[in-house]
Amino acid sequence: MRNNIVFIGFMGSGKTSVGRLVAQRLGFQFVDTDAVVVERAGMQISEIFARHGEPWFRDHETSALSSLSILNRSVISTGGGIVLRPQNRALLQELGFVVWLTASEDVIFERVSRNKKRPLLQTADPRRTVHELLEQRHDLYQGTAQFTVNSTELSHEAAAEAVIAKARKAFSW
Ligand SMILES: Nc1ncnc2c1ncn2[C@@H]1O[C@H](COP(=O)(O)OP(=O)(O)O)[C@@H](O)[C@H]1O
Ligand SMILES: O=C(O)C1=C[C@@H](OP(=O)(O)O)[C@@H](O)[C@H](O)C1
Ligand SMILES: [Mg+2]
Repeated sequence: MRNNIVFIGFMGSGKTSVGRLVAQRLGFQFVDTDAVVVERAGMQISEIFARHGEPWFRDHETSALSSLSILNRSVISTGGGIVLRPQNRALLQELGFVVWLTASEDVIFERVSRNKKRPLLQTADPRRTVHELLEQRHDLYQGTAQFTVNSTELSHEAAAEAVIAKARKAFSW
């Protein structure tokens, strides 16, 4: 298995913040597919969705993910919808040890309500949207990941440590 840790999971599960922490603690490079798309597009995610729509974003997300296949000793965090495409799911598994970061629906909603940076949740009833998207995606996260960390009652640091402990075993570090 490639020496990378890959984070998947719903918006607000902590992929970006916990992923960065895991990378710092291991001395690994940190890459977030959203950041790659933003950098290449020269636009924030909300602007990409507003100007080009979700399919355009998804194409660029897949191309960002494909470009990471050269990485080693890296932590790769992804956007919550990356598991929607079968091609992406295969790429994720080839990249390394895939961790599904989860949290309860209430905690996810509280975390994503802190800002308006997630275009898919700018709906009339975002609480319901979270519920519906979670239902649609649950089995995809479960089927793609090798390990799950539920961060509902964990600090960033505790979630990072749980992932590192499991990765050490998986890689025999
Ligand atoms: N374990 C945690 N405890 C408390 N807050 C968290 C935790 N994980 C993430 N958060 C917070 O939730 C918000 C979303 O986290 P982020 O890392 O951007 O998630 P994602 O990349 O999965 O959407 C941020 O404000 C972050 O600080
Ligand atoms: O779940 C999704 O479809 C999305 C999640 C976001 O990333 P985070 O999961 O890091 O918020 C970002 O890729 C975009 O807004 C779409
Ligand atoms: Mg993120």
